[in-house]
Amino acid sequence: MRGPLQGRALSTSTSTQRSNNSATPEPVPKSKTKRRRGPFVYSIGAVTGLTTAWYAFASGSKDESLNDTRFTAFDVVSNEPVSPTAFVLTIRSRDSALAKNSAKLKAAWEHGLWSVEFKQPQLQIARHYTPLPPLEGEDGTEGQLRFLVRKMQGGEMSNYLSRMHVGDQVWLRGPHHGFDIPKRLGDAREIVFVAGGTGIAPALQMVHKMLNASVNGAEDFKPSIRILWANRRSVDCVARDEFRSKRGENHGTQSVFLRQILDMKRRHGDQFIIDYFVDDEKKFIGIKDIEAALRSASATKTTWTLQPPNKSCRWHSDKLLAASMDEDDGHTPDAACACPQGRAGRNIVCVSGPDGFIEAFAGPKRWTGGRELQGLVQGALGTIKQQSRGAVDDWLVLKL
Ligand SMILES: Cc1cc2nc3c(=O)[nH]c(=O)nc-3n(C[C@H](O)[C@H](O)[C@H](O)COP(=O)(O)OP(=O)(O)OC[C@H]3O[C@@H](n4cnc5c(N)ncnc54)[C@H](O)[C@@H]3O)c2cc1C
Repeated sequence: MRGPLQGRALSTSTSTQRSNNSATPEPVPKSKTKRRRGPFVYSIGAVTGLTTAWYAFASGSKDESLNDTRFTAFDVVSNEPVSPTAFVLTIRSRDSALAKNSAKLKAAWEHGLWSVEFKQPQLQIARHYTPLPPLEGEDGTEGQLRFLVRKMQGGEMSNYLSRMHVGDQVWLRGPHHGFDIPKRLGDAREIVFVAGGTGIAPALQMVHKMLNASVNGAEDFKPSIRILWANRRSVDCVARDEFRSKRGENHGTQSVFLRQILDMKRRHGDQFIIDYFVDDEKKFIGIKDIEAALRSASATKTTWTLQPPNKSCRWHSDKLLAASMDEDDGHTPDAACACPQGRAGRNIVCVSGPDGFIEAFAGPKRWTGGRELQGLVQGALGTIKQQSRGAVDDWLVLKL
């Protein structure tokens, strides 16, 4: 079921996972594949023929590093349960590609939001997954990647990944850079995430990018990041008990994912807040919760007033955002801000999670000419924008 309005509350229950998946036979170049919603089946015969042809062609290639046209091999380092339905899969680059991969991963972490595709070789399908940030003490260039994966009932890729053991081989394509959050934030200071399930992964990427001085520069430039995190079951609310009881020092028995959230909280304090919502406990994210998050964020005032966004600004116009897709930001990294001179930028609300979740909170994305565009802001955030009479005009809504 999609996540409809339940009174003024929204359920996180959805039938499909996050959008933009591609079911892609190996030889199809990235530029020719559509990022698809939901499952898609290819003729196995056609796929086998094409795959054979591709391998014959590709066997001459020596570059085995991560790239966005061809799948490359990584080795599974660990597969650790986080809850009955979620696990953290850790993989590592092959030594032969380590130097090149390290440089590519460094660039991806510097960009901020990014994902890769995994391939299921028997079925020739591919799905996007979002790398969790490096742990404390790592700089992200060790060639290791970690993913929080939810095992979907009947889900082809997530169940395939859940069966991976140490030493197994997986195939990756990417990295795919998403929205350029620092550019879009500009001189604004607040980021709110409305995240469903594994949709917390991009939020943690933002914590890594925006709150780590070593990644982002000056201390006084750090924004606040508040995450409204919805899960179906209380067992998936990682770190909630620890935050409530202020426990969290016994790292020995904690999952790597729990440890990561606790470390982030310890390092970033009130600049990193998670509010938990659980279907099981009938605690859904409602319009009032989002309004409260936006209000409390706006209350931590900056000493400057933001200029109103120019309608033709590449980074800050709502209209131009509605007609673009997340990967576009990486194509024009040097485009100038066209807002009036002075302090310019927009606070940011990101909605990340399954399709139905995004639709309920921010409205559907829109397919046009093979591109999945952001579309207008609708759903709960559309209602808030309509009712607020300008009070949330400095917030830009991104659908991840
Ligand atoms: C940018 C991006 C990043 C993502 N990051 C992550 C991440 O970090 N972690 C994560 O876990 N997920 C992530 N996802 C979602 C992920 O890509 C997959 O969609 C998810 O793992 C489910 O894939 P699957 O192959 O297991 O399920 P699928 O086989 O695609 O099935 C999905 C659901 O649909 C149902 N279904 C299957 N076939 C049908 C059918 N014919 N008709 C109706 N329903 C059907 C299944 O039972 C299942 O519940 C991300 C998605 C995107 C777009």
